[in-house]
Amino acid sequence: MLKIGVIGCGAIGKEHIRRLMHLIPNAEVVACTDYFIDAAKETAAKYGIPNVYQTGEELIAASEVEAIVITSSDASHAAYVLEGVKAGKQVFCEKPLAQTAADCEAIMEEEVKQGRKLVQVGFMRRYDPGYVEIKKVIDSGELGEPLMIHACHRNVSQGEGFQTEMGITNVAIHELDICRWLLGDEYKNAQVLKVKQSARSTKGYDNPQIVLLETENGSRIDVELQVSDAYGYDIQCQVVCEKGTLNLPDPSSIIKRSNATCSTTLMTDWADRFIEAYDIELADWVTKVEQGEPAGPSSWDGYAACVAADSLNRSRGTNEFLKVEMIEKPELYK
Ligand SMILES: NC(=O)C1=CN([C@@H]2O[C@H](COP(=O)(O)OP(=O)(O)OC[C@H]3O[C@@H](n4cnc5c(N)ncnc54)[C@H](O)[C@@H]3O)[C@@H](O)[C@H]2O)C=CC1
Ligand SMILES: O=C1[C@@H](O)[C@H](O)[C@@H](O)[C@H](O)[C@H]1O
Repeated sequence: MLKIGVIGCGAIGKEHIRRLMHLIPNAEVVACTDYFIDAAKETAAKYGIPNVYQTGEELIAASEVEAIVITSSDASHAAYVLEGVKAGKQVFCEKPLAQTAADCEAIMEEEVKQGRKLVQVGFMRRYDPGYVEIKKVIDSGELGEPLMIHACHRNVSQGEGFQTEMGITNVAIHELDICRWLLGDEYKNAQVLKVKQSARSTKGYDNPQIVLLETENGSRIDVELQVSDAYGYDIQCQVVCEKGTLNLPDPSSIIKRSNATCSTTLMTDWADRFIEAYDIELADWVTKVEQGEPAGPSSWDGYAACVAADSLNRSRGTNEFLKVEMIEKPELYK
């Protein structure tokens, strides 16, 4: 039984606690904390979590906590991950791993010093059956070389304080990870474009944006990013190969025929759209950690996405493709 402490009892923190407590037989949440301590206390009461800590640092140091799940806000991830790794504990960190390449590098340095993988990043799409199937076909070579990916990431809304740059670091970060995973390739150049703006987007951030990427092997990627005011939560991905194309399936929905109309329902948020992926992801993390070390997206993957995100944000308004420059991959991640 893996004894877990959770930092951050907000939307996804509670979702992950529910699955760790009720769906994953070899996991138990033994401690939680939140910046708003009442959120932690309420969550602990609801799920029967025995220990509530005032701070993340106290939770990381607690002797009953064997592994840590970080589901606090983006800006707080890097420091908690580093602290967890220094304590020699396994860490599952929701995306993004960090906000800067330097912070990711510090995490990798510490992991390398410890001599084993201690971090998994919450890029759950790698566990989504649709993306998994696409990767299988690409890797089989049946359709020849992948040439392009056309993707869309459309959200209904964002919370207070959302900014243009977060469209990349918080939202498109999923595409930055999944595209390099699907292609088995690294990024060479990146550019973000501000295109015709939606008249419904009046909250001070760019919407939509278009992300353009080129990989080392010459594949091209375009991602349409609508972070707000779309009609639903709609994630699309089409991989164009030499001998055919592969499309991510929409989640299944009943087909309703009524009033001379035929319709299906779209989902409105990530929690429902990727529910199966999150379930598989956390179950896999717990099992692999119990066996020795995690097998999912590593600190290196968190770093690669972070570097690409940084190039994209720096390219805004320059009209230029910027280089995506990474350090040499440490042996631990090869
Ligand atoms: N993989 C995925 O699809 C998703 C990932 N996420 C990621 O999960 C994280 C949490 O997102 P949500 O749950 O949607 O946000 P949220 O705002 O609902 O919850 C965040 C919680 O963390 C707490 N918190 C903030 N700073 C803290 C700190 N320094 N120490 C302890 N607690 C702190 C807040 O009080 C809040 O309760 C974000 O990093 C987000 O990017 C969120 C949704 C989906
Ligand atoms: O990670 C997530 C959220 O944090 C983010 O805000 C959403 O745009 C993403 O679709 C979701 O998967």
